[in-house]
Amino acid sequence: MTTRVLVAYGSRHGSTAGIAEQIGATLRADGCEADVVPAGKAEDVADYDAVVLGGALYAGRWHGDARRFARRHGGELADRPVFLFSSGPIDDSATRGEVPPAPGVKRLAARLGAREHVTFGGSVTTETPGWFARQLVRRGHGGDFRDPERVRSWAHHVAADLEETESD
Ligand SMILES: Cc1cc2nc3c(=O)[nH]c(=O)nc-3n(C[C@H](O)[C@H](O)[C@H](O)COP(=O)(O)O)c2cc1C
Repeated sequence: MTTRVLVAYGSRHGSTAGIAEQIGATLRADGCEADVVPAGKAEDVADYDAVVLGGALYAGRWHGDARRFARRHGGELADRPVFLFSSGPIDDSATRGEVPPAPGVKRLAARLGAREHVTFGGSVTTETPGWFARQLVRRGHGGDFRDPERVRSWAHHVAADLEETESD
């Protein structure tokens, strides 16, 4: 039977949405059915065999939509395989090694019994609105630090893990 995966994400400026779309596309290429949905709009968790939940990091916390989704669906999430990702660092730290989850995300991962958490680099560019983003870019610290190869490789790994679960 095809594994149905919900990929839900909390994103303010779209870069985390881009990561979620890439995860969805990779899962589909690996034979899963994957729906990629903003966490604020995702409702029917019970329809899925597994969930990938991701949040953009703002001031050391996940975007509110991702946090609220986890709260709202805590029971259903605890009942199925859950994989978490954060997107944030505006440098290459997430490509060089494992960036541990923010404390709130770590607690959430424990509460949900998440199988994994991974941090991907984030993006702040001249297109990103807001004072903080403008300052960052002006000082030469902006950039798109998402790493498509790393995202793809993690999504392949999730698909393989789910396939193994299915065959148990
Ligand atoms: C105001 C602001 C605060 C941020 N705080 C953090 C943070 O605490 N930790 C982190 O790793 N990245 C932080 N970032 C970087 C964002 O997580 C990054 O830009 C991410 O790609 C945003 O995702 P989005 O485009 O989906 O909203 C911050 C960015 C902004 C603009």
